[in-house]
Amino acid sequence: MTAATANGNHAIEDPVVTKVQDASPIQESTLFEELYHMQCFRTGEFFLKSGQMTPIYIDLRRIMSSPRVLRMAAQAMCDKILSSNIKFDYVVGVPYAALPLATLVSDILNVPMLMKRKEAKAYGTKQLIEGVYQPGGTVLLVEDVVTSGESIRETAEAIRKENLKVTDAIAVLDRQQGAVCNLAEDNLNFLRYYDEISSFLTMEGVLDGLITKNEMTEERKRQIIEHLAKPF
Ligand SMILES: O=P(O)(O)OC[C@H]1O[C@H](OP(=O)(O)OP(=O)(O)O)[C@H](O)[C@@H]1O
Repeated sequence: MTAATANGNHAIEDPVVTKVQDASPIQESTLFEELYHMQCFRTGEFFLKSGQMTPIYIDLRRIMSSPRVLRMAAQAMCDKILSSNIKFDYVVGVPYAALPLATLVSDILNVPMLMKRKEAKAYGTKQLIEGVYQPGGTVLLVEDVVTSGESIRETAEAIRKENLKVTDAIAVLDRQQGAVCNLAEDNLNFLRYYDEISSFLTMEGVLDGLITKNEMTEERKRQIIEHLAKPF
């Protein structure tokens, strides 16, 4: 049950269920259910950073309003990071939406966090990268939703200018619109939470999940996939 709030959104009941970090690895279906409950999947007409119209918008910014779901998503990323055996000295969230996730990943893994600003300030230290770091260190980039991978690339570029290395990036959800190839061109290894193409945490998986909720038809899914395959 939901209640209307002043900004037109709905307050979401958020029952405390389990402590996630003590549990076995988080299942993609569990995370899908939580994101669905948080109303992260919106159908309609929305525009992406690239300017492309999308008939489905995935808004993971909403999960910061539930510490439990935010932690679950961060823990899912940490499961993937640990199983991938990648090495890094710092965690950086791609601004802004991924900053809460990156903060929790840093906390769970006990790895220092840095912050990349979208724009340098005109006062204070005027730094684009905030935090304490040693040149030569390696950064893991944390993203919420990846579309083209451009935001990850921009963040990696700014970090590399500070003589830090960036070889890996991870996202909760891949919209499957070319990021894997685009990032490989920039020597970035892109990890999704799950690699299987049928995973819930890909665009195709989300659409399949919405079909099981009777909020999508197979025909509409086909149309959306076709639309999203068009060049930006
Ligand atoms: O892979 P891309 O094509 O770059 O698209 C993905 C990016 O778009 C969204 O951020 P947005 O630009 O909306 O900014 P925000 O995080 O500040 O909300 C999202 O949080 C990613 O960072």
